[in-house]
Amino acid sequence: LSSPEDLAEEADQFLHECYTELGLAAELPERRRAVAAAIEADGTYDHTFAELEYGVRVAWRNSSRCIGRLYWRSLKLRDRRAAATPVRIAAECVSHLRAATNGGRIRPTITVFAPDRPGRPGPRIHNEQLIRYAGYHVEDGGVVGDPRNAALTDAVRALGWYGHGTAFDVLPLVIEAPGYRPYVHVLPRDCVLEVPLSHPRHAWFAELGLRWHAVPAVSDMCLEIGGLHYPCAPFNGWYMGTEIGSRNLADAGRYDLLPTVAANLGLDTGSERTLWRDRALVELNLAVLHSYEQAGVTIADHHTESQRFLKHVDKEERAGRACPAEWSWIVPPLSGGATAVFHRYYDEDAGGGPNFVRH
Ligand code: HEM
Ligand SMILES: N=C(Nc1cccc(CNC[C@@H]2CCCN2)c1)c1cccs1
Repeated sequence: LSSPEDLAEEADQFLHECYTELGLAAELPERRRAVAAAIEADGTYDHTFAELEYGVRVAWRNSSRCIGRLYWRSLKLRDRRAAATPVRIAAECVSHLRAATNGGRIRPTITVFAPDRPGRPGPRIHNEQLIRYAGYHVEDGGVVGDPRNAALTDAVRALGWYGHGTAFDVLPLVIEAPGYRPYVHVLPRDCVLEVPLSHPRHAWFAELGLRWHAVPAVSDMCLEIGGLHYPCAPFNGWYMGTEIGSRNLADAGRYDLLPTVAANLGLDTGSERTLWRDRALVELNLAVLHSYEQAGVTIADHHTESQRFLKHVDKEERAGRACPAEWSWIVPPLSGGATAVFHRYYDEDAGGGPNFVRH
């Protein structure tokens, strides 16, 4: 929560940018007075739907680590600021997943719940994404499933949740709202679309029994607009294949599958110089792209997404805006130098305004 002085300043700055960019400057003087009066009286104010819709789209546009920003104008807002109980919030997260999944034709969507108010923080979702796989500690010290989610898995088991013990058990949502105990909500299977992974040329790949979920939906970031903080604002896009093929399934601290894929490819893993890791990565990424396409689920390859991003940078400059970007996040984690985004610098600083901030 911003201090009253900062809030008034940030609110005023936001209103000016919002009404100017939307061509509603005539309404600005009256709106500024009303917001200043609300902050004076209550220490806070309410965004109109139009202000919130503009705010979430610009927050995406300002996300300097995001390669997918070309379509920032098409973000769909689900305004659920009135949903204040964990049960209602859980139900809205389920309907968010259904609406965003859209049978595989994924729609970039954000659901905004109540903001922090003086003396009453907004609700929070403890999961880093709406869909995450459990990570179970096992005797030999290893983890079955996604080690990244082992702590959350321990926490929900302590709250009485049971999983099947497989490597791809979908975790329940853990929702915290002021005045309520943490609420554990199991996601209905029909709102979690998954893709079984196979390879276009290697039949053994399907036998590995790998899968991943269709929709990436980040739920652990705080949306900041005009001095208001929305701590619960889950948003989804579609995956870029490298996120799954080069990080989630490949990282040593995640599913660590490069040795398995390399062995099945018959590669010599005895020396780094055989580039067995690199060859395993390409086949794993190829399997991901192939499987999502087979399943009719939207996914982006890192070459196409890089080209789209550079088109976005160009459009922003022609609109008279600097596009903030962090090279180390924008350049994909596979074949960086072979993608268009590698071969240039970026301006890292987002000049204030709406943004997503990690808690
Ligand atoms: C539509 C397709 C989209 C694609 C392909 C895409 C792609 C990506 C990728 C690959 C990353 C880096 C993630 C990582 O390495 O962990 C990223 C980061 C990010 N994206 Fe996008 N994105 C898309 C849509 C969106 C939308 C709709 C929003 C919000 C409304 C968004 C907000 C962000 C933010 C805030 C980050 C930085 C996350 C952090 O700091 O941890 N993106 N995006
Ligand atoms: N494609 C996506 N990927 C994405 C975007 C933002 C954040 C994340 C999760 N980042 C956390 C991971 C885990 C380690 C390093 N990055 C994924 C999207 C998620 C939500 C909208 S688009």
